[in-house]
Amino acid sequence: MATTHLKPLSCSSSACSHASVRHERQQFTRFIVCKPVNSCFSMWGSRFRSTVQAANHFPIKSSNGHPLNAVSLQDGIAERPLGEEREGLQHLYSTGNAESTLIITVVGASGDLAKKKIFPALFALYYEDFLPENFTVFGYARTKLTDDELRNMICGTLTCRIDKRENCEEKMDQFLKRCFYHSGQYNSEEHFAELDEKLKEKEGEKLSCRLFYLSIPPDKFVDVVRCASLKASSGNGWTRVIVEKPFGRDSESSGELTKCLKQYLNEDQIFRIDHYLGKELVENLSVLRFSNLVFEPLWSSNYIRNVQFIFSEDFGTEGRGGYFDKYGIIRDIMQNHLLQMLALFAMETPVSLDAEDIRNEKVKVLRSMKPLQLEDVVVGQYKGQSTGGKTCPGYTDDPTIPNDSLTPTFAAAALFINNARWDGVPFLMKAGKALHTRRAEIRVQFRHVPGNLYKRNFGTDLDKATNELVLRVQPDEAIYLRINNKVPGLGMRLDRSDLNLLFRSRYPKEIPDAYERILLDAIEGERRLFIRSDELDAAWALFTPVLKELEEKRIAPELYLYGSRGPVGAHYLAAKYNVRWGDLSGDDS
Ligand SMILES: NC(=O)C1=CN([C@@H]2O[C@H](COP(=O)(O)OP(=O)(O)OC[C@H]3O[C@@H](n4cnc5c(N)ncnc54)[C@H](OP(=O)(O)O)[C@@H]3O)[C@@H](O)[C@H]2O)C=CC1
Ligand SMILES: O=C1O[C@H](COP(=O)(O)O)[C@@H](O)[C@H](O)[C@H]1O
Repeated sequence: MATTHLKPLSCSSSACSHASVRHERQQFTRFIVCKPVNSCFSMWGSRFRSTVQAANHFPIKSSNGHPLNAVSLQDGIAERPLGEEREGLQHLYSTGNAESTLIITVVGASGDLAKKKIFPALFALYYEDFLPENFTVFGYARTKLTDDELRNMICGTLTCRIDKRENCEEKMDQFLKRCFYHSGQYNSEEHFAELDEKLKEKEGEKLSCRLFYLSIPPDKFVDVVRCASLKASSGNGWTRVIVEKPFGRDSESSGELTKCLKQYLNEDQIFRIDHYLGKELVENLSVLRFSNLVFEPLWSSNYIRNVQFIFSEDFGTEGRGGYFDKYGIIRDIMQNHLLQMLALFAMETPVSLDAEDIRNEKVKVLRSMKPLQLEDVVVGQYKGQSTGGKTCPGYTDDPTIPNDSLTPTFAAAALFINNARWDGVPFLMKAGKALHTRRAEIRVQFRHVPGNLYKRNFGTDLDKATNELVLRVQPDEAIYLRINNKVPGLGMRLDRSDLNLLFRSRYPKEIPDAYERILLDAIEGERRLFIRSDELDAAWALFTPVLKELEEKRIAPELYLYGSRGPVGAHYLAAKYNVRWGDLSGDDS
């Protein structure tokens, strides 16, 4: 389709508000706030004002760049968990501008992700007063449902995070009243025009801000974007589209998808989601690096021996086999979630916390990497296992998966960054389904202490004396540093102990789900946690050659038992680079 079909997706007032918002954000640090603009964004005006009152506080930006949890070091607020600060400002969110509306349309509302993640996240945001006064949710899918049927369908999962909280039922009723449904085909302009009528009814004369969340199979993305853009975009506010992964299968298909989407949308309207970027510990990575003097000086090949990015799930592809078989674990987890963590871990210091500055640095580091080589990859696939009367099916036992499928459900890889900071440091990745545990973490293994005076206390195994920094993304979020320590007593015995920041003990508040943060950012137009197209190209460039080779050469995955620690090949790969997987070291497995 030609670009002439493009609707005025951002009106001038919204474009102007956008600039103003960014301006305001930058001004925050100086506690100068511009006048709120008359747009969808002005609903946040009161929150901006609150920051002025927080003079003498230095603002800590949330994922959306706002100093929500302004903290004073003078008055000791910093001693309190930051979450309390954020909560303290909640009432300011609900005083939205009555002249603007926000409608979130979940396309694919009948699906697994919508039920499991999107509606619960929206409800949590609503419960916490993060959504503006005039907001509405629409479900859109082919399945025929009434509004009430949609409400019944989602109410079962809404409670997941906050069911034990005060007023949960009452809030849920209020939330459900704002949920509506429209049934339609994904490629029907007519059906999207009908949706548009319903959206307009809700919006009345108010400024309209529309967010479409594409929670559908990827081959439907372009149809939906075409129809929504032509028939259901906002006439006077903004229109944004959240696109779920997978963004293609390789460089070529990803490039093609971006090209097609850009026929109807500007890059600024496309929010490519990687929900790992919304996870608390991943968000914390930059804080750890850039606001603690003790870490940044160590952050290079001078002190770091290797870095490991580990993802494991203790369940298989049950229920999602059809999707998974077309993609496999490298595309499902490594090329996106693990690589995103790697980029944040290894990037140079950005000029600022602005989305573009951060994404520029991420792209640079990705482009400094060498494409993954076949000899640096190990692939595996789980097979069935019966123990103690329990049977766990193998990957190919799923009727939706061909018996001779070679799709990897496990992979380990060694990647390298060819720049001055990281030259020669192996960045190891490991991702697998149906393993012995559910875990996601980053492990940083430091070099040995030169001329270690206590060397003899460790015997020949110097690896045991290696300092290791672990960022456990899930479960049980934690940051801990393995150090060598003297066991108290008259003798000189050393052991390895952890300086442990266990989030659950330090911050007894529930951690929001990644989808909440991501949705809130998309609503606020904050792009920091979304993948820019050049970033996506750089990510695919690293994996596409090896993915092609694996498929063309029909490389057979090493089989491993459901519930095991994965293929032994992963150990050989690590050993090739003098590395031991930290998660299997014995202390931690
Ligand atoms: N589920 C998860 O945990 C995750 C999912 N994702 C991604 O999110 C998106 C949605 O995932 P999920 O909810 O699991 O997907 P589903 O398979 O549940 O599909 C979502 C909806 O899309 C419609 N749909 C499904 N298959 C087809 C088809 N062949 N043709 C047309 N419409 C179809 C169905 O709605 P109807 O028939 O009513 O139109 C379905 O309810 C996908 O892109 C997925 O890759 C990403 C990360 C995790
Ligand atoms: O994107 C995906 O992520 C999930 C794992 O997400 P988590 O937040 O539960 O760790 C994974 O199960 C799925 O295969 C993949 O598509």
